[in-house]
Amino acid sequence: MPPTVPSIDFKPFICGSASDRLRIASEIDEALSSVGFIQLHNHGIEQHKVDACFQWSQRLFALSESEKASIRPCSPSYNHGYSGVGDEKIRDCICMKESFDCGNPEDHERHNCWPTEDLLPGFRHFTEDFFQDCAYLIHQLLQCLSLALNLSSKDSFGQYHARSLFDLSLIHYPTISLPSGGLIRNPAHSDFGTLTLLFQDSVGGLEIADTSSRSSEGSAKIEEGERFIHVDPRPGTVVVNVGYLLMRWSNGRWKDTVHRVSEPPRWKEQGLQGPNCNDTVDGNSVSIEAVPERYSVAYFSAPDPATVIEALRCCCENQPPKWKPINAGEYLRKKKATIPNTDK
Ligand SMILES: O=C(O)CCC(=O)C(=O)O
Ligand SMILES: [Fe+2]
Repeated sequence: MPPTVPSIDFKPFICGSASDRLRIASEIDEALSSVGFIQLHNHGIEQHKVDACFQWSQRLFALSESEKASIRPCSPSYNHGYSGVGDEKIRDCICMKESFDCGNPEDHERHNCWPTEDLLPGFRHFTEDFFQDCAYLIHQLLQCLSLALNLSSKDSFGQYHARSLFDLSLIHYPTISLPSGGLIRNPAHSDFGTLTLLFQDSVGGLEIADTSSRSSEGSAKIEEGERFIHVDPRPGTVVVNVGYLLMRWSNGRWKDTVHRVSEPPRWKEQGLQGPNCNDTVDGNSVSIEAVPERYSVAYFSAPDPATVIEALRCCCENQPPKWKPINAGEYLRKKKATIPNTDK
């Protein structure tokens, strides 16, 4: 049976008893160990703020090309600021998206590139605030994972994320009126860091690899002929998934499941069953409904740069460490330096 993404109510963890917290920690542990993805509801970030974030994103991407060019990264070594469609590649496949990325406003080492206040008054203030709301949720989830593994407060995951050097990414996939069937908006990859939060609009298209169809153990490798399962957008939820470093930290217990963004199911079905837009029927060319634009908001968390990621002892009881220790900062620097052409 292909897995479905478990839906988990986070409220009992936020404001429940000690036993409620333990129950949610064990549900999340189980879900990340099997699927690597969850859909979290009652996550604590107010819906009006999530809605506002999508509205700001629409306004940002509606700016003119020259206005958007004014917020391109201040220096090639920064990934913060605006990137256009095709700027980013994953294993030589272009990402059909434009995005705006920013880091922790309290980090004075990595600068953000903001549109001027004249261009988008209030955008910076809102986005900085939303960044902190997401950081708070990440820290709660890290507490939850620490509880699941019964880590002491000294060793808890939160200790290794004290600087919250996270990245917020507003993403826009423009509408496409090309033939349907096989459209990939964001090629298959797994994320780099600890946990990713993902808010998606109602269009759909996010898919995760069906790990039940895998021939090999370990989820990060992209296999040929991989089957993918659609993650239906559910209002009021945030998708949470495991990144590569957390997978290594947990000695493979939590899966950094491969995922991608394809065309939404309805368009995919048209492509499979219906005519191609180059086709003609009775001499007339066939028009296929354009794939609608899609917005998503991703939030990538990662450990502080000095952290050494070494399999936790409690995750090595049944099997020895599968990977050598690595330094989180060095790993992330290398990975980010390979963007725009990355093999995430
Ligand atoms: O846009 C999405 O739904 C997914 C984005 C994603 O997976 C990523 O940027 O790493
Ligand atoms: Fe991703």
